[in-house]
Amino acid sequence: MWRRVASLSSLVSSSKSRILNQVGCGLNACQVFTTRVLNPAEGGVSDRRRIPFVTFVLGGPGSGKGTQCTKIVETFGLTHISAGDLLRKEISSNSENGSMILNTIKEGKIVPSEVTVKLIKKAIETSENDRFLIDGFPRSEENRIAYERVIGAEPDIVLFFDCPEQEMVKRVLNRNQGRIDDNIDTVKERLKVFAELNLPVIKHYSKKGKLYKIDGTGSEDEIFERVRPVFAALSVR
Ligand SMILES: Nc1ncnc2c1ncn2[C@@H]1O[C@H](COP(=O)(O)OP(=O)(O)O)[C@@H](O)[C@H]1O
Ligand SMILES: Nc1ccn([C@H]2C[C@H](O)[C@@H](COP(=O)(O)OP(=O)(O)O)O2)c(=O)n1
Ligand SMILES: [Mg+2]
Repeated sequence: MWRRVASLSSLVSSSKSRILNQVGCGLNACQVFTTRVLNPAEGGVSDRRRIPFVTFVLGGPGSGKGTQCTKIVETFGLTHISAGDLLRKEISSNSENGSMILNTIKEGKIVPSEVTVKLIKKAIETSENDRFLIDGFPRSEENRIAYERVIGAEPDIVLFFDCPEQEMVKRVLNRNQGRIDDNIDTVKERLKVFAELNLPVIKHYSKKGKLYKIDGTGSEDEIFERVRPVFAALSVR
């Protein structure tokens, strides 16, 4: 789908340690985004359409992904794509996969990647923006591999909200959004699935130098002050 100029991912990842260590004096928008064009020589189109800047937002259930995404959107103008919200919309619109998705979510399991990646791809393609927060995805290596195959690119960066299990359970049980999966049995299963299937994805991106591990404890504002420098250094507004 999108092809990346060869130097781009190395530009972003090699800059990561600078971004972390020298917050506020890292890349500017120009450096990042003027390089992000399709390369006709590599089979891309010639209209210089930009490759999207993608941040995956990961963390266990209740770790604060959605809450922090809202703050990042307000401050830095990225578009929030929540995999869970897309799947819940499929349930409420009675789509052909609706009942399968509902049962999977109730059981605390992961919906097949084919379904989720298709929804994410559509959300990216129909957006006017070219900077995205993809929240709650990928939740497994299968998710990750399917995304990278279908979209043809890796994410630029990955945020991981690290939060103790006890705190995550407390938050989920107090979430009060009428979600079918916000109950003790489902959350226990979700924590198991997170450890078994999502932690390997987090490790993968850590090895690639793309991971920003954020302490997910404290108030929402305190956590956002840990997130802010990541995007401020990239000047992604
Ligand atoms: N730092 C925080 N301290 C206490 N409660 C929080 C905090 N961040 C989020 N919450 C609340 O915890 C619940 C889960 O947060 P949410 O952002 O939905 O997490 P996730 O998307 O990772 O499941 C929500 O009710 C939210 O309002
Ligand atoms: N990549 C994804 C994301 C969510 N799902 C399903 C399974 C998850 O338990 C539910 C809810 O996901 P959501 O990201 O909204 O959940 P939290 O915000 O972490 O509580 O959706 C999925 O199957 N695959
Ligand atoms: Mg969420």
